[in-house]
Amino acid sequence: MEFSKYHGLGNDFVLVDNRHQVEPVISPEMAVQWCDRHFGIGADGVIFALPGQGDTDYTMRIYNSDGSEPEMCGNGIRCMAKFLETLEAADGKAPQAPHTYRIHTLAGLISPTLQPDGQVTVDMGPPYLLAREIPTTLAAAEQKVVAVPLTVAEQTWDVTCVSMGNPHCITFVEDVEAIALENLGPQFEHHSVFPQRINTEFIQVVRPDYLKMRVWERGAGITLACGTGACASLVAGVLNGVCDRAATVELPGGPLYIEWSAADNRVYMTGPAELAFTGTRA
Ligand SMILES: N[C@@H](CCC[C@H](N)C(=O)O)C(=O)O
Repeated sequence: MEFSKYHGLGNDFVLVDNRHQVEPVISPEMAVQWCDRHFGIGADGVIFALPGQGDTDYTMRIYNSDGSEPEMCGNGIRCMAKFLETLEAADGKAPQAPHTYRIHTLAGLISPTLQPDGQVTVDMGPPYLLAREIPTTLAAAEQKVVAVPLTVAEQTWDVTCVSMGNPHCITFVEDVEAIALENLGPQFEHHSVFPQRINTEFIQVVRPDYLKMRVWERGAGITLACGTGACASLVAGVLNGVCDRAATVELPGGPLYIEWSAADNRVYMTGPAELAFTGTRA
C-alpha cells in the first residue's frame, strides 16, 4: 500500500489516498502499527483523503498514533492540502495557487488555501467556548472556562478551555521550557474533568503578538507542533487579555501565524506543510 509522509513543523503524518472508498483503508489498530517509530513508518497520526460529502471536495479523517480518532487536525489539514495538490497534478488537474479546498471533517467544513508562496492558510472555523462544547465539567454547561483553577500533580493551574472541534486546555506559565511535560501531560489528558480526554498547551507570552508554546497531545503525547492547539491558545490568550487577536505562535517545530477575526469570529492559521518521503507499506 502506497503512502506519503508529510509534516507540519515536525508534526508528522502518514497520508493515504483513500478517494476510492468512503471508509479508511486501514483500521485504527493498523494505524497504531504504522505510527510506531521503530516497527512501523513512524508518525503522530495517519490521515485519509476520502471522497467529499455534500458540497465538499474531499473528506479528511485522522487516527492518532494511539488509534483514537480526533475531530480535527490543524497541521494535518495543511499536509492534506499539499497532498491533494500532488494527487490532482498526477491526474493532470494541477490546481493553481491560490486554491481553496472545501474539506469535510468531524469538526465540520474546514477550508485550507494553497498560497503562491507555498504556505497554506486554513479557515479553522469558530472556537467553541462553552463547557459543554469542550467538553468539560470544570464549569456549568453553558459557562465559558476562563482562568479556572484545576489541580494537577498537586499544583493548582489556572486553565482556559477552547475547542477547535477537538478539545484543548491552555495554561499560561513564566517559562515553557521549565515544564515537566512528560509528567504533567498524561495527568491533564486523563483528568476526570475531561470526559473525552484533552490536548494540553503550556503558553509563555513573550509579547502580545508572540507566544511560545509546548504541547501534550491527546492520543499522541509530546509533538513538535499542534495547529488546533496554536489556534486554541491564541483564543485563550485573547480571553485572558494577554495577547492580540493576531500573533505568531512559536512551537518547538517552528512558527504558525494565527488570527482570530473580530469580523467573522473565525480563526485563521497560516503555516507550512512539507513532503518528507513516499513509500510502500508491506
Ligand atoms: N496535532 C494536531 C491535532 C491532532 C489531534 C489531537 N491529538 C486530538 O486528539 O485532538 C493538530 O495539528 O491540530
